[in-house]
Amino acid sequence: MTKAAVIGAGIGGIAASIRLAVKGFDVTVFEANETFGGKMQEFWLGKYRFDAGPSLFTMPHLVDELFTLAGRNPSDYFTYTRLDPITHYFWADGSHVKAYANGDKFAAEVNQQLGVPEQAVMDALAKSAQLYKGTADTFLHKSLHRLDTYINPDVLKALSCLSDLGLTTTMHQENAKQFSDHRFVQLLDRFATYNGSDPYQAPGTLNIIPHLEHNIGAFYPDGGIYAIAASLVKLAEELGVTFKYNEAVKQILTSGKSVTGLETSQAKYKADVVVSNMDVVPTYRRLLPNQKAPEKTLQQPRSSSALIFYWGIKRTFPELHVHNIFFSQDYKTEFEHIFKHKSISPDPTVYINITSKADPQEAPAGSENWFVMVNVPHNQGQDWEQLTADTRQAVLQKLNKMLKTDIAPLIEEERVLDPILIESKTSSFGGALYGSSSNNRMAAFLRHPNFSNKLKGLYFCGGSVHPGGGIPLCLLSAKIVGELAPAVHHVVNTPKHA
Ligand SMILES: Cc1cc2nc3c(=O)[nH]c(=O)nc-3n(C[C@H](O)[C@H](O)[C@H](O)COP(=O)(O)OP(=O)(O)OC[C@H]3O[C@@H](n4cnc5c(N)ncnc54)[C@H](O)[C@@H]3O)c2cc1C
Repeated sequence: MTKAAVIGAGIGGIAASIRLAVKGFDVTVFEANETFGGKMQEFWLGKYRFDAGPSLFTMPHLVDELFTLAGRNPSDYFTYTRLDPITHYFWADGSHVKAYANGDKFAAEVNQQLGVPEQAVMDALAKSAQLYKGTADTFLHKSLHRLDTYINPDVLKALSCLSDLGLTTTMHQENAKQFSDHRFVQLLDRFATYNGSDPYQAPGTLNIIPHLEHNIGAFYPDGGIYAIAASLVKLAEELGVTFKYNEAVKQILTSGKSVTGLETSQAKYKADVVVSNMDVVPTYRRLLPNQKAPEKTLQQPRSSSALIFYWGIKRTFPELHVHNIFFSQDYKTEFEHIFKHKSISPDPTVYINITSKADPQEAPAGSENWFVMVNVPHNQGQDWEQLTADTRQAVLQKLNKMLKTDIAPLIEEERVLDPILIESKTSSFGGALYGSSSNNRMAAFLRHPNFSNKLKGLYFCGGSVHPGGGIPLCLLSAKIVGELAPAVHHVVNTPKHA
């Protein structure tokens, strides 16, 4: 049987293993850690359950698609509920907005709370949908790095809205052009952080992101985000995929211009196809030391990382929901701290995810599991101990004021995750959450392709390569790999007497 080896059991690697198994490959996934999931881990602190990494789940059909592809009924493995409201937004001036799932209701709320005309909100959501529909087939669903992508009717669709693509303006410029209320602009600008970018630098094209959350929806998986990885590993194993844990890959083996397999901490394995779900920078630096690395691609600026405080809070806050945002007062300065000064603003925007709002069993009665996150630069040798201590203080001060409660005495469990830990746990270069940032208009084209144009049989998936980071894009990267990988021709044993 034709063998495929996948390096890493992050969500992209798991999805790629399923697609290759369905295609007929004999697939083995090698994972350095003791379990699957990569950034998508879960843990308990006392009686509080936490998803360690991703918290927002959009485009669930991309998960369902994997079960359907394998001839299974998705709901036998994985179920989820649409969130409504999606997010509670809070500003220092005391205003707040509930982002309802229904567009009309959301527009009415924005009008009531911020005075923004309802029709303008609806128009912004419609424009986001139009941008998505015009561009997704070209920019997200296919390799951007193959000629046949461009000889395709979908490209004509993308070209027809080229003037509206926002490639020459920033997200912020586009949003500020449409709205005068700085709070609503901030709400829309925030979507740049969904791929670790800066709205003051990222192209207006990224204004497709609100469509995913507001028009398609935000969802909570039963069992938490971790259930996505767990249910897909169950499927992969049923399809015959082998997972080898605690087995880090040390080198990708090659002969001439083809891959021949890989070498792990324990043995050498032959493979016709190798898929790296490891961050593309260490894939070249550590696993392919004798190959010429694509320096321009590897040196693209990294996306932001995260500083997270997981807090078990012994009280409930009825004014909070699953996703909550407490905005900074000066968004531009906050992003300058992250991307220019490589530091953290003393007044950071604070995101709190509380999954016990969706599933009360995830915290003790009368308590809540707070995942408190601040966007920070990737690790470039900063003093994280000091930055963490300062930021913890700033976050507490901000929440005390905006929630009119002294938070520190309510924290009965605590753990911290910083960029150094993210890097050491997953090999993501600098602990960046989404590979390279999208802080320039060519960023989409400068991401590493999903295949190697130097080594036959070598493919790439996951957040550091095309089309980008975040659960949906990692799943799409695996889909592209599945489509690019060669067809498997099995030798059919015909009965002797036939
Ligand atoms: C704090 C945080 C918050 C986030 N929030 C969101 C969110 O709300 N919504 C969203 O959609 N996304 C979010 N993301 C991003 C999302 O989690 C990632 O884009 C996605 O999970 C990355 O998946 P991946 O396939 O790239 O693999 P990764 O998760 O990066 O996993 C790679 C795997 O490869 C393994 N590996 C590395 N090197 C080797 C080797 N040499 N040999 C064997 N195995 C190796 C690693 O151990 C790891 O398990 C967040 C991420 C973090 C960290």
